[in-house]
Amino acid sequence: MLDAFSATRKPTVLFIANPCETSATLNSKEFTEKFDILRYDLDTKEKFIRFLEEHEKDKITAIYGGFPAFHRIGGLNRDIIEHRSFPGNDLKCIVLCSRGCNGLDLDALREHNIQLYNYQDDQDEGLIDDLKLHEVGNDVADCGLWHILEGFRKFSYGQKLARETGNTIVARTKAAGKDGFAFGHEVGNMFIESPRGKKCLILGLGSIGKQLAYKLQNGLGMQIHYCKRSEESTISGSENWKFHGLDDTIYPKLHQFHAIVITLPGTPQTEHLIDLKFLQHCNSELILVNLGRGAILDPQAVSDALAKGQIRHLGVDVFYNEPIIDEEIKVSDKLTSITPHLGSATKEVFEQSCELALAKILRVASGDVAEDKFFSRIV
Ligand SMILES: NC(=O)c1ccc[n+]([C@@H]2O[C@H](COP(=O)([O-])OP(=O)(O)OC[C@H]3O[C@@H](n4cnc5c(N)ncnc54)[C@H](O)[C@@H]3O)[C@@H](O)[C@H]2O)c1
Repeated sequence: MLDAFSATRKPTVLFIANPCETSATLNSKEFTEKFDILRYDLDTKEKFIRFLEEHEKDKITAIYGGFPAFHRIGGLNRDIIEHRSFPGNDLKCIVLCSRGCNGLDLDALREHNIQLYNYQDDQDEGLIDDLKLHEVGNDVADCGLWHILEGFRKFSYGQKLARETGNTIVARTKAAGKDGFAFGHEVGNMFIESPRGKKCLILGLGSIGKQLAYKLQNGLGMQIHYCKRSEESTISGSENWKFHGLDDTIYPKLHQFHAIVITLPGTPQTEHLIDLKFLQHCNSELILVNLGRGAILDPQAVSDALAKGQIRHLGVDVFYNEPIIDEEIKVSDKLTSITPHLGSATKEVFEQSCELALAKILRVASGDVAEDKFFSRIV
């Protein structure tokens, strides 16, 4: 039975990640009048349960998961969702700032009528003013563009040598690995090349893949080929992007590509897609960039190919043993470029994802819309 104290309490929003503190929604009269706020820094599952026990009287109506969501405690599994201290009766929704929702037991959430939302910006759901469409796709694509350019031009390696030597001529000579004047177009036995006119295969032409295709075509002058589940209908004839099925018919075509970029999700179908067989069909000048998930690459096959000089460059933003960066990739500064999973890490994404997440909490708490029409609703 509710005591008088809890009956008069406002609904509470539990933040397990820091929001954007300057968020207009967070600081709005509507939000501050409607909700109490609780903050909790996740540590272990046991400590989280204890925290929930201590806050049983708070009417936790929404959880703001931010980007890390529940990863630090190994996910949000049925054990936690069905624990007697989990706010099952009050909790209406969990909102995430990331696109992925791995590690959350979707069936258990569904059974307990807890709505789950992730970040989506490819459609305007009418939640916030001035939505910047395709913000994540655009920003992750910038990261991909950098890795591809690195693969052709090896600028970071040149930068490293320039810092070490403090002399442009010595840096170029060192890169070439020979005595005498070096123009800079050689790195060991590899030629620095222009990406212009070369073919790039994008595996997974979704939100990120499409933005990357525009940048590679219009920025670097590359020819675009792509694989996805079915041919993309929204591409205009002038773009001239070529579709290929992602099945056995792809192998004999792989040799023509100078760059292959992965913007696929990590699923059982994509796990170890880039394996020995795939790499054996690729061009030895291949620039391979992974922006999707680490497990899409078979790590042994990729590190063997790098060691044997069977690929020109590996660019990665996601890692097999993430957050650990595999040793072979870490030490190989001439053949690899690495970014620590920061494809979407911009102020714009941080701010917009927070506004969208808080707007969803307001909408769900108000209960005045048929939430299931939302593109960003997962459960
Ligand atoms: N590096 C980063 O910072 C970052 C940020 C966001 C997302 N990601 C990763 O990138 C992935 C893609 O993101 P998105 O927003 O472009 O997703 P999306 O859903 O818009 O696009 C995914 C594309 O992959 C295709 N696809 C999926 N499985 C396939 C299969 N088995 N065969 C052929 N095509 C297949 C889909 O048809 C779609 O075109 C995410 O799932 C996530 O893993 C990385």
